[in-house]
Amino acid sequence: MRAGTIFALSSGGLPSGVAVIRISGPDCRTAVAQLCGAVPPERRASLRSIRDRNGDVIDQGIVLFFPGPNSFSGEDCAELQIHGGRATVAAVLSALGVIDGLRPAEAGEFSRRAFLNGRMDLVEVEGLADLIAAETEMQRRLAGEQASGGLSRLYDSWAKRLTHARAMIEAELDFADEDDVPGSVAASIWSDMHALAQDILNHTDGARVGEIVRDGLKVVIAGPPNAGKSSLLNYLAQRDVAIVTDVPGTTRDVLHVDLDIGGYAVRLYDTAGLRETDDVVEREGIRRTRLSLQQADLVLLLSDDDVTDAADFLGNFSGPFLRIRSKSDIFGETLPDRAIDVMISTKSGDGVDDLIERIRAYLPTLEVGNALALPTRARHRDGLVTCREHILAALQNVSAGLDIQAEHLRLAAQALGRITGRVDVENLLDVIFSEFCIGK
Ligand SMILES: Nc1nc2c(ncn2[C@@H]2O[C@H](COP(=O)(O)OP(=O)(O)OP(=O)(O)O)[C@@H](O)[C@H]2O)c(=O)[nH]1
Ligand SMILES: [K+]
Ligand SMILES: [Mg+2]
Repeated sequence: MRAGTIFALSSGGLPSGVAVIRISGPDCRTAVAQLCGAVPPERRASLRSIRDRNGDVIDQGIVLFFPGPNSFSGEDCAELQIHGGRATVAAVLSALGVIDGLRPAEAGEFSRRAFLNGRMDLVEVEGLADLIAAETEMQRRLAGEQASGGLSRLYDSWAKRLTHARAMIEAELDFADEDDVPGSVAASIWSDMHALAQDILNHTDGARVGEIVRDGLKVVIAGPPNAGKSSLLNYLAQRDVAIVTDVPGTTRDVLHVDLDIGGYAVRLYDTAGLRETDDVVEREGIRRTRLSLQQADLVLLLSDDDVTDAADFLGNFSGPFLRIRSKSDIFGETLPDRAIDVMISTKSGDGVDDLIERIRAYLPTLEVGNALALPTRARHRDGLVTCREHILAALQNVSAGLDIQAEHLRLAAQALGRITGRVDVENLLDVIFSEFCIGK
C-alpha cells in the first residue's frame, strides 16, 4: 500500500450543489486543523470556514471528522462538504495538496485501505463498486446485498464448517493411537461436508443469474442488410444512436445501448448485416458481428423477408433466438412464415411491446424481498468450483487416509478464502480496485 494521507473529490461531476471532499490517513487531523482552525467534535456535522495556507477563507462548509479505526477506511477520515463550484473545489484541493504528507488519492484507494484495514472483505468491496455502478433496480438490490455483507456471511459460514471439519479430523489424527471409538467423529463431519458440497452447487447454479443481473442480458440484433436492425436499436434506445440509411451495409461497427426492462439491465447490440461481400470494411464488420454472436444470451434475428435458414445467419450460435419480421407497416399484409415469433414496425411502433415481452421471458425472475446472495463474477464462480472439487476429493479419497482428506479440506477452505480475500490475494488487488473511480 502506498503510504501517506490521501484526499479526493468523492462526489460527482462539477458544478454541483454540494461537493464532498474526503481525506484519509495519519495526517488527517493535522490537515483538518490547518484548514478549519481546529478539529471539530468527532462524528458531528460542524459548520466551519475553510481557509488556505495564508488564512484567507476559501469557503464555508460542513466538516465531519471520523477517527480511526471505526471509519470507512479504518484510518482517521474527514469529509468536507463545500459548495460544488469548480473554482471552490479546485482551491480546497490545492490547499490540501500543499499540506505535508498529503497527496491526491488514486482510483479506489479509500476502499483499498478499508480492505487492508479489515473494514470490508473483497466480496463487499466488489459489491460496493457494483452499487456505485448500478443503473437498474435489480443491479442495485444485488449489489446492495453484496456490499452490506450478505454474500460474505454465506461464504464465512461455509469457511466455518470447513474449519470445524478440519479441526475434528486433526483431533482424530492426534488421538488415533488411543483407545477411542475410531471414525465416530468423522461420520457426522463427512455428512456435513457432503451437504456443504450440495449447498455450494445450489449456490453456483445462481451464478448465471447473478452475472446476468450484474452485467445485463446480452441481446444481439442480427440479420441481413437493411432488415431494420439499426432502426430497432434506435427505437428501443429512444435516440439516434446508430446511422440508418436505405443503403445495405450501413452498419459496420458493433454498437450497443443499455436498456432497463422491468428493473433488469439489457445490453442491446446492433451489428453489421450478414451477407457475402467484397467490401473490406463491411467484411470486418461482419467478422465483428460473428464475434458478438458468440457472446450473446439472446439473438434477435431480424428480417423483412421470411428467413428460411436461420443457421445462415446464426453461424455457431446455439443459444435462444427470436425470429422477427420487420417493417410490418409495409409487409403486414403478407402472411408471415410460420417460424416468425414477432412482427414489428419501427415506423408505427406496432409489435414492439410484444417484442419487449418476449425478451423479458429470458430475464431472471427474482422476487422482491428475497435475499439476493448470488455470485456475480467469474472470479466467485471459479473459487466456488475449486472449493467444491476439493470437498468432493476429500469425500472420495477415503482410502488415501485422513491426512490426505484433511489436506483437500484445507485447499477447499483456501479457495473460499480467496473469494473473500482472507487468503493470499495480493495479485488480485490491482485488478479489483481499478474498477473504482477516484474518491471511493
Ligand atoms: N417502412 C419501414 N421502414 C423501415 C423500418 N425499419 C427500417 N426501415 C427502413 O429500412 C432501411 C434500413 O434500415 P436500417 O435500420 O438501416 O437497417 P439495418 O438492418 O441496420 O441495415 P444495415 O446496417 O445496412 O445492415 C432504412 O431506410 C429504414 O428507414 C420499418 O419498420 N418500416
Ligand atoms: K441500412
Ligand atoms: Mg444498421
